Amino acid sequence: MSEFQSAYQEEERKLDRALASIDDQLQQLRSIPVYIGDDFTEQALEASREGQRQKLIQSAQEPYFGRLDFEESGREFMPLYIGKAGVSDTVGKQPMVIDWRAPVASLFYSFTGGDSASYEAPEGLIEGKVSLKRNIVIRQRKLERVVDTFNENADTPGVSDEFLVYRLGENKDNRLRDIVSTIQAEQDQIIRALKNTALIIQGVAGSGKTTVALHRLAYLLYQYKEQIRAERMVIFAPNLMFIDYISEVLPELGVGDIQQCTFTDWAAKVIGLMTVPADGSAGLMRWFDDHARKQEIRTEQIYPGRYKGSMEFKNLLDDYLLRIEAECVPQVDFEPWDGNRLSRAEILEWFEGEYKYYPVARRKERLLARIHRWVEMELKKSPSAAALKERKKKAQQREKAYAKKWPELDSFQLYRNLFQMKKNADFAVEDLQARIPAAVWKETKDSLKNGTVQEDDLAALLYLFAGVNELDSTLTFDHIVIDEAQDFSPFQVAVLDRFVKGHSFTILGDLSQGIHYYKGIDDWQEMQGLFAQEETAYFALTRSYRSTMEIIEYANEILKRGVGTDLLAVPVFRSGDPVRLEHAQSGESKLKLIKQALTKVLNGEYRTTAILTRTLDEAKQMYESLTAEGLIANLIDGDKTQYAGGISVLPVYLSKGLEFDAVIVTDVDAQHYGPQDAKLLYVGCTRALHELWLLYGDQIPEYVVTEV
Ligand SMILES: Nc1ncnc2c1ncn2[C@@H]1O[C@H](COP(=O)(O)OP(=O)(O)OP(=O)(O)O)[C@@H](O)[C@H]1O
Repeated sequence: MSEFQSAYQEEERKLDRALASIDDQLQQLRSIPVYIGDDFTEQALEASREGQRQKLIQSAQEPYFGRLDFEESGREFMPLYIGKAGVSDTVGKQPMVIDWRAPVASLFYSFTGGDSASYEAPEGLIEGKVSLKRNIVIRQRKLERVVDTFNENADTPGVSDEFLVYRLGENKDNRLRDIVSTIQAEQDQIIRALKNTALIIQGVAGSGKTTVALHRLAYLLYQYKEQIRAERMVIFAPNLMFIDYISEVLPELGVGDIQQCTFTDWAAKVIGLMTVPADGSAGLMRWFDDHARKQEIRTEQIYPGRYKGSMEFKNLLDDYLLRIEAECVPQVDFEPWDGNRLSRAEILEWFEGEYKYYPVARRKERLLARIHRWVEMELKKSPSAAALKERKKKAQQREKAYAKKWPELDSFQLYRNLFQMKKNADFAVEDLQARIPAAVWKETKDSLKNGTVQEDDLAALLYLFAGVNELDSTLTFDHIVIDEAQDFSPFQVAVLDRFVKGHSFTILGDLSQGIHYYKGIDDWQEMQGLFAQEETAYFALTRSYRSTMEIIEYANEILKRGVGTDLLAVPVFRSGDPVRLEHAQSGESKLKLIKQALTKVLNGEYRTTAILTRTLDEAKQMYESLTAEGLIANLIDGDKTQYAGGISVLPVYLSKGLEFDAVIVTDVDAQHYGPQDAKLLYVGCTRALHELWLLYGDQIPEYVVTEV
């Protein structure tokens, strides 16, 4: 019998035993009647049993995916089986399957060969030796594949990528999936990083940033069970369709309830805006489709979004907040009725003394309540019932009038005040205004006048909100993930830092995919600089797992020529077809080539293929042409909330974060892709897993290679 056959049989026997034990435990649990009464302790026990039941149901299909033979120095050797959830055996209650997030399981991911291995456990560093690392594919209770990625008895013992390459070669459906069986050492380091750190991750296209961030959430929930809760964690993602695309990963990892939203939607809710600023198709079209507008904006020195996302603007708002605090107590004494007076000096003393540590809005609230109590005490001193009645009436009116003299400490009103939108300004702001670039000031004032809040005003509005209000636990998070963070501004992150405990962030992005030149950052230092050195850590992911070598090398060339960056992706050794570069000037030749490129998705070989146009209008036209040909496709515009797979037609800027078995980029010519659009084209090309087609015109941008 070959070595492989004996390994396979050994694992089959092991699987039979494991499944029998799991089935047995599940049966026992199911035999306990479900508790539906009011007893709190019983309810908690029932919830725990239900959790256990769900875990076993999942494990009964695919109990584990890996085996690691680790001999801990001085202890008996035991093969460790690693799965999505830990399971103990029925007899000795010994661990039968180890949860992938447990400290010892980290060895499965971090071991990269060698005679000794160690992992960090709560009790200290555990050292030993790894003799076998085995990937095991089980689907619906059947053993499908056994691949040794390390075996010390093999002729060439080295950790191989064979299993990873096999996994990457599979076709993807319309959802991102978990990668627990093939997490790479550099990814594992990020997943297991300490909670109270602002992690900043620069990862090339396809390096697994989004996937890793989701696994990190599952890890944090496991490792810090007592300190964090799923519903107090949030993922900020670029749009609702992307949220739909990633929605399967957390449930696959047994994690639910984590909030997933766009920054815009969340911010609008916190501030209480009636209308959410446009960041759907209308907002994006303004930048990517409206060429005239784009030229006009580009000639301006300052993009409003860049200024309003800067720390300079934040500093200005800090000065504004100081002024609000200094000037918000009305410049008058309070006189509940003629002849009785509470001096402003005394009110100020309360405001600046006892209540000093409350935010301004809370101080205002407490102060007005205290004045009311003071009035009640004074009323008791009334000489007669008639005087009491008279004074009470007066005091009521004057209390109301006095409260009205206080400025409205609502963040929207304060912001309007800064841009002189209020007739009787509550605070003098001329000097502050003078610090805002004139063009930004005018544009913001004009849009506020129309009652419109722009997306780039949200950071300031939230900052004012956090500056004057108390942020209670319903508003703050245990951990925040920011995906596509290269499009976030430093100010946005600084604001979010007010809403999270212990700077607990996972901030991930790729500067080479920073296509929103009117916002975002040019260097991660802009974000790292927001935190003290010991509060933050930076990781770079350079290996790309999504695309074949041919696609990555082609996309890298675009970046090298068009941007001159050194942030290039290193492919995993997975080879595929050469990139197809086809000249297609006329609509007819274009459609013919597209139909040819769609063959594999139409005959079921691929599950997803995307046609990426330069603009939304062109995507609509393409969609209509395909429909006229009888093809079923999905048009993706910025307002779509679900991603269906199959054939998708979309403008390239909306493809960020997504991936497809094959990608067809149309209209690659100088008219559609200007000198500044290399990153946009790079994003488009790096969406492809196995096959990339580029349909180019007569005049091609300098950064595009037409021969490979
Ligand atoms: N360790 C891994 N094992 C298997 N597949 C992986 C691994 N890491 C990443 N992948 C796969 O690579 C693809 C890209 O992952 P993901 O979308 O998370 O990358 P990203 O860095 O966020 O990409 P981009 O910035 O280009 O949107 C996914 O299909 C993911 O499943």
